[in-house]
Amino acid sequence: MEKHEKTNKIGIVDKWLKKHSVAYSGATRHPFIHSIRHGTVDLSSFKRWLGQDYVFVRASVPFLASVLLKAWKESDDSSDVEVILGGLAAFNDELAWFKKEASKWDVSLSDVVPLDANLRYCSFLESLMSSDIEYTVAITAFWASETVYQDSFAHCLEDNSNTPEELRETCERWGNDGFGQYCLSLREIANRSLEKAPADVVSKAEVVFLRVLEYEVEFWNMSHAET
Ligand SMILES: Cc1ncc(CN)c(N)n1
Repeated sequence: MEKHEKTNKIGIVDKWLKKHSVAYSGATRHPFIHSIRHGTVDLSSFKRWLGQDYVFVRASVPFLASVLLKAWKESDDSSDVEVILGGLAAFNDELAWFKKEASKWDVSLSDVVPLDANLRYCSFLESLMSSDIEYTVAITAFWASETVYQDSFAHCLEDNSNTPEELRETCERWGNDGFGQYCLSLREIANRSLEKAPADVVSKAEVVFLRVLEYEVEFWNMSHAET
């Protein structure tokens, strides 16, 4: 099958995006994202998000390494490993970027105390690292988490947005076209893997997709947390 045919085919995750559009919009059109897009964001909220996200991305590295291992063992397409390896390289760049951005905003990353919602999301990722979790389920979770960030920050870069100049670089990190293409590659991998999976694994992946959306909402909520 040609590559473009694969891209245009409506896959299982595309159906879920329709079926769960309210939950998906809740995660990608959160008030924190709206406040960036409208230029009304409270900078203390932004700084809180920045510190918390640094902790989260660090915790995502072993999770993604576990997905890489599962792809190596379970995937029938060797290009999956390359896409996931690209994701690990992106995490490496992200961590360097967080350090630079934190110093710009006077946020001390070594003093960040992970808040409960962050700890819960990190534990969830850790639970997905178990060898009992199928590659299909793990890659679906990873696709969902990357896509929420891509969609949210791309929204802040649309023509009619009023995103403050000093926050554009943050939005471009996840909202740029290259990251969008990478998310599409993850979507293709998830769709292909789900297509071949037994029904119970597909159901498990759908539940995990919805859990990711919930964790993402709670993560954004932390930006205006008092503690
Ligand atoms: C909470 C969260 N979710 C997703 C991403 C994108 N890697 C992130 N940096 N932080």
